[in-house]
Amino acid sequence: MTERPKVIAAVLAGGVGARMSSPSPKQLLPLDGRPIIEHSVAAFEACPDVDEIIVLMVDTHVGRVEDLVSGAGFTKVSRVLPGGATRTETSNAALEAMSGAPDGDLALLHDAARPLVRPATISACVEALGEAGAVGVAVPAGDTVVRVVPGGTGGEAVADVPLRSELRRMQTPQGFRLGVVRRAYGLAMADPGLVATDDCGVVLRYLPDEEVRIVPGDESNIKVTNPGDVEIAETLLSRARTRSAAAGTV
Ligand SMILES: Nc1ccn([C@@H]2O[C@H](COP(=O)(O)OP(=O)(O)OP(=O)(O)O)[C@@H](O)[C@H]2O)c(=O)n1
Ligand SMILES: C[C@](O)(CO)[C@H](O)COP(=O)(O)O
Repeated sequence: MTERPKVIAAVLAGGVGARMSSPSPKQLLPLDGRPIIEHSVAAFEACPDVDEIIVLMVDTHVGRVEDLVSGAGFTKVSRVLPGGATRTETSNAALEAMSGAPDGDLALLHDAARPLVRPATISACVEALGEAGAVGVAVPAGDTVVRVVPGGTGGEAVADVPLRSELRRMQTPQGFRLGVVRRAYGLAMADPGLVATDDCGVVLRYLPDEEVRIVPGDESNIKVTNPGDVEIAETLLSRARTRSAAAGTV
């Protein structure tokens, strides 16, 4: 019998939350009485497909998160490590922290700022990695999305309107066979022109022959980014609870 690959999740919490303008990193803000990051880690702790969790936190708050992890009784969290200066550097630090794992193991990279991720979505990523080397959770674009260029009066003008039916909004988790994402990040980190806003994009750019598979996400898996998003997350959380209670799953 072949052993199943180990699944290691990294919760990326190295950001300071500049757009949120809060005095502490936004992943420490309370959501339903618990820090946002605790919800994110709890989803991976609850997912039966995840074996180990590594948390990458802003270096000044590593100790705070270590306390939070022991207080919450998370048993899968092996380490809380400092993140990098950018999200991409934090992802790279997560991959370095997995350096002892073989190429066939699986890595899941998740924004700590997406506290409403469901364990079922995490499992769907793991399942898709049985067929593809890279997978990302995404939802259809609801609005028309346009590409812009500088406009006449210092503003912007529409350059083109990509076909909306072909557009998706990427979320996290994004999952990878370790050998694939290691190769992609090896090339990316050596590229002085590196620009990346997500990890699937890094694989697509540096390993263009690698299929990056889409796993359907859900609209409630929002990224807490701007002031007001915590209130939206509270509403979505309470709606999900009401639904689960009505379905008898809570
Ligand atoms: N150096 C960084 C920057 C971001 N992130 C993480 O990547 C996720 C998505 O990033 P974003 O929403 O941009 O978070 P911040 O960088 O904190 O926000 P801002 O850009 O407003 O400063 C978050 O969980 C954030 O903590 C990270 O691990 N390391
Ligand atoms: C990875 C991501 O959440 C996919 O939508 C997003 O690109 C992160 O962007 P941010 O500027 O670091 O929030």
